[in-house]
Amino acid sequence: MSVHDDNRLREQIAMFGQSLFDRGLTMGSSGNISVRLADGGWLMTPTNACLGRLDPARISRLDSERRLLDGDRPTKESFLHLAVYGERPQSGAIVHLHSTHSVAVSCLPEIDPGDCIPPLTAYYVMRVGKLPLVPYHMPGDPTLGDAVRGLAGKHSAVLLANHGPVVAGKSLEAAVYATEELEETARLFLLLRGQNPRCLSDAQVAELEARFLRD
Ligand SMILES: O=C(O)[C@@H](O)C(=O)COP(=O)(O)O
Ligand SMILES: [Zn+2]
Repeated sequence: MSVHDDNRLREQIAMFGQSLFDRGLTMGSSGNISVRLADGGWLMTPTNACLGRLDPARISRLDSERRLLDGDRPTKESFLHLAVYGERPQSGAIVHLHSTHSVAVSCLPEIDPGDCIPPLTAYYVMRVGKLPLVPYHMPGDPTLGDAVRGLAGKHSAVLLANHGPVVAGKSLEAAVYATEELEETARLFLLLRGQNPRCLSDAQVAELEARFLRD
């Protein structure tokens, strides 16, 4: 992996972090982003960093043995990101946010833990698909990695109960777009609560899944 690639990815993490933060998709120092590197290592946002004001040079770089090579101490959810990467060799990036509507859905007692948001729109099915709920764990709790590991092989996105979404994508851009789509669909879901919305049928969902394979 060239220094040029490393710098480009650092700049990209900072750019997407700022874009997400500026649009209110995560607040304060919440949320974290990681990218898989070609040499087997990872770039991760540092713990307690504001996604809106990341310094590319201080982004944490881990080697393939998970040792910190440079930058600040990585997010306390690094084990969570690594658990997802372990199950998803096809995924190149992960985004975790405290996006308000997704968090709101994660707090509802009546949601289906196997699939928290119904197939309201085609784009949601194409970008996110089924969204399982991961039972509540304290942020940074290493057992969260085990809980996610069981789901991440089959699902590119999971919702942490009373916490927020974790979304993997082929690229950072894909992970960000899927996270945005999840947040907007969570908002739609809340807007439509109690109104018995007409969702896509199983056949319509199956057709989308066959036509638009997600990574
Ligand atoms: O909710 C939390 O505490 C973490 O999941 C989080 O979003 C921010 O933690 P750091 O990435 O360690 O700052
Ligand atoms: Zn969090």
